[in-house]
Amino acid sequence: MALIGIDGAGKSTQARWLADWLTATGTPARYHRNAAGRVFFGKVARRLGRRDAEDLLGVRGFLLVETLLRWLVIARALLLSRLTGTVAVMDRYTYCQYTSITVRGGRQRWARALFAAFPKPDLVLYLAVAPATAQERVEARGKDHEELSYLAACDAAYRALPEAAGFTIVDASGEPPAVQAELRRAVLRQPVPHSPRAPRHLLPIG
Ligand SMILES: Cc1cn([C@H]2C[C@H](O)[C@@H](COP(=O)(O)OP(=O)(O)O)O2)c(=O)[nH]c1=O
Repeated sequence: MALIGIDGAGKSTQARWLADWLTATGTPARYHRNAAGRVFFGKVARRLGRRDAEDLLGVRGFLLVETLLRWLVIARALLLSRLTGTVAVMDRYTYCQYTSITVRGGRQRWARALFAAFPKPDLVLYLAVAPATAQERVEARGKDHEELSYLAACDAAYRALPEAAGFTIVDASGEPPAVQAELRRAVLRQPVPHSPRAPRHLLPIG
């Protein structure tokens, strides 16, 4: 399953709790943080006297690096879930990259070709929150900064994706436990098929 939404929507917090809850209730699950380095590159850029990662790499360069990194982290997460026989709770997925490309004026075509090998999640949870609320949360988090216009453009881009009709939209503006309860209800309404499997070892043992 994938949790998607704009920065500050609460994906990381909620996805971790969801993976813990699934595991505790008998469905082994694993949280995967599929970050593609925007915050990291932003910090490097500022150290080098640039405004942000796009200023450092150029928009096309940034999108290329971000897309390739996103591909790698998603592939790694899916592989790990396969090997460990756990449900993958994905914090971000391919849709986040399509959105990142769109808001920067790029074309999704080549990213879509690259990501075509990845499976469609059994459940895509879109954490819906007002951009202003998300911005306040990001500021309070204190690790990064997002422009309100950028967050609003991301929200619009997510909602305009061709896959958006298949997203389960969850109101993520409430208190964290209430949002978690809503997410759990969504999972229970649409249980993720899970075939328990013994973890596979990367190397033959014995
Ligand atoms: C889930 C949630 C998080 N937060 C806080 C925790 C974090 O410091 C910040 C952002 O949450 P985070 O889970 O990091 O969001 P995302 O992964 O979507 O960027 O907001 C809230 O204030 N309310 C909430 O409902």
